[in-house]
Amino acid sequence: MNIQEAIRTRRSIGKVTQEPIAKETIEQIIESAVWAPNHRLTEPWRFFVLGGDGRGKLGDALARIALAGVEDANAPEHAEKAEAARKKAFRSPVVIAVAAVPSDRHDVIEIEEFGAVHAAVQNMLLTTHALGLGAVWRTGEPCYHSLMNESFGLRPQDKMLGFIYLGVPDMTLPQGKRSDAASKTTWIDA
Ligand SMILES: Cc1cc2nc3c(=O)[nH]c(=O)nc-3n(C[C@H](O)[C@H](O)[C@H](O)COP(=O)(O)O)c2cc1C
Repeated sequence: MNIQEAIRTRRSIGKVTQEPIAKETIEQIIESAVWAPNHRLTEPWRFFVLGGDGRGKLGDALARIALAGVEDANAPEHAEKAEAARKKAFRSPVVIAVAAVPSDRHDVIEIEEFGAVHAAVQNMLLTTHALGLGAVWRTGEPCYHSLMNESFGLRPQDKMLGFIYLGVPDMTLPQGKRSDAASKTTWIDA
């Protein structure tokens, strides 16, 4: 698959089977991430590969966050809410959590650190697709919650930037939908 085809045909695949994914395949996907452009070469990406029971680490974090701020976390109705949140982490056989740990070097601009990691995620999605697998980049409010940082040993200034749920697709490829690039483009020639 050439690069143009990969870019055009990649879609978010939210439903995958529980068929295990080979370690080498996951390593190949992460290897593609670290070749993203990165100003000052700070390498601000960190990857947490969650498989099997390891997905419980994310599940527990989602459950804790679902109950954050709740008065009586042990009430039965909250137990259901927590379990529903926990189960989300098990929607694919492997989840790669991708975090940005911005450099505190004085010559580094913080937003560029997040930009580099976002670019790394796109590399991962394209590689996953080119390998014939499916993935979706999931975030939501819990992703950016301080308890998520705490669960993964991240500093307050770090950010979890997404969870890549990947596996063998268990759905037909959705139709891609985008406006014409020309409608978003201004040509300035003089
Ligand atoms: C930063 C970011 C966060 C996203 N978070 C979610 C998410 O939480 N849940 C989800 O189903 N999709 C999420 N997506 C995927 C988008 O919904 C998806 O890319 C969009 O619907 C376009 O579909 P496509 O990827 O198939 O082209 C996210 C995408 C980005 C870039």
